[in-house]
Amino acid sequence: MLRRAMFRCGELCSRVFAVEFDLRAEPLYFTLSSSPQVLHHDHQRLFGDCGKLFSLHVQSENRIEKAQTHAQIKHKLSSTLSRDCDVFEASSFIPDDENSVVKGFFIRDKSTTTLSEDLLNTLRQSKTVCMFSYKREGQYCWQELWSPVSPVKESVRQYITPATAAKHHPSTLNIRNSDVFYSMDEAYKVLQECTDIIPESKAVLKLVDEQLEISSGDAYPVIVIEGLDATGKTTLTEALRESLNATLLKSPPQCLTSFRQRFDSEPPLIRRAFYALGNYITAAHIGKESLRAPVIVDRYWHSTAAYAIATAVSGRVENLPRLDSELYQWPGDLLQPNLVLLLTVNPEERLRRLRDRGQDKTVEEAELELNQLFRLKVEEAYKRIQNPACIIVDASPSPQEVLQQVQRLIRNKCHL
Ligand SMILES: Nc1ncnc2c1ncn2[C@@H]1O[C@H](COP(=O)(O)OP(=O)(O)OP(=O)(O)O)[C@@H](O)[C@H]1O
Ligand SMILES: Nc1ccn([C@H]2C[C@H](O)[C@@H](COP(=O)(O)O)O2)c(=O)n1
Repeated sequence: MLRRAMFRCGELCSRVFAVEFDLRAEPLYFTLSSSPQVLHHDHQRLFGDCGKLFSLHVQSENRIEKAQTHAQIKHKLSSTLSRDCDVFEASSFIPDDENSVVKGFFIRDKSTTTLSEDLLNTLRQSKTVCMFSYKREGQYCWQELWSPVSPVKESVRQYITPATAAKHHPSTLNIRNSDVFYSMDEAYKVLQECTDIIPESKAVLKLVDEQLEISSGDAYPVIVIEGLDATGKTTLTEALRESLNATLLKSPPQCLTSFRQRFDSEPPLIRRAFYALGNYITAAHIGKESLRAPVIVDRYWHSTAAYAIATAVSGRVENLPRLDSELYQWPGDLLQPNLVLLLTVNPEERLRRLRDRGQDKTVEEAELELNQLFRLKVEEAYKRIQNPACIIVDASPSPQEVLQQVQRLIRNKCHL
């Protein structure tokens, strides 16, 4: 059951706040207390600096509304605030308590304008947004509910109290059924909940309903090819189709192509549910086709889970769910392939292939730094997925050599 992630009356003091102040380091953790506490050096860097400090958190019992409001606020903050404003991802959570995370943002405004207050004032109209401001006095800093007009009473001051790192990074606590789905029903429910705001959801659910999975007993082998973009999946899967006389399938399947752009523009909850359902449609196709010939699949559940986890988890690779986490387990109701191969190439070679394909250089280079963190997390998440785990293939050699290497693996593992 989903626990309500809300700031209930009196609950603030049992919560930990985390601010992603520097994505390459641990978040800054703090709790609240009614007595003044001296700030640590790291906390001084955030709270002791000049500027106005605010945080805002999105809370609603309606998860679709919560996800959309969070995405809209993120967009507004990045498009409205000036360069003198730093915006950090922030969250509040109860340590190790699944689904306790309330996501939000921390704003440090060093400008002399009232732009951030004006924006907060607009956002305040939404009853799903809860705002705090931070005030300093010597070595102390306190948090209070933010209001642009009414003076805040001393008694509601909650002093910032440095806290130690949590055992599980907060961004891992809400992954189940928000970013990664472990049954078709859970993903299906998300799209059912958004049929009013996204009419295309109905058409997608209809396509899911029309699929009837056929059991793959006595079937030909099913081989999935996974990897980051430009690692050579298309090149290899097409060569395998030829050489093995196989059927080539993709996830998401072709019948979802026209909906993809629409769902890609939605927040992770909705977007990931869409891709999860795509896997179940592909599974039904695999069930049918594997009765006739070997099946090669270009991306499947490994991609869905690895990208979702890597996007949900902020910052460093160390923040990923632990190796033994249940989050890496294959869904019990999804057809399992016989073999999953993960194509890997070094970052320089991948970049060369992207460039040869004509991706815009400036955008690509500007994003390189951020992409590097993301790429590492996707690859690591791929490698941690279990039942079935993937076998890593070095895809740096020529297409012909990669094909031969993979053919050998298929012969050994699937006796084809
Ligand atoms: N083994 C290889 N050596 C050199 N270049 C390759 C190799 N395999 C593929 N390429 C080239 O790299 C580029 C990306 O390959 P491809 O489209 O097969 O990757 P992909 O993984 O399917 O990418 P995406 O997921 O983005 O669709 C293409 O220009 C392709 O010709
Ligand atoms: N089975 C799948 C396939 C794709 N995705 C998502 C993950 C990435 O965001 C993107 C990559 O697809 P590509 O651009 O290579 O077509 O699509 C997924 O979640 N599950």
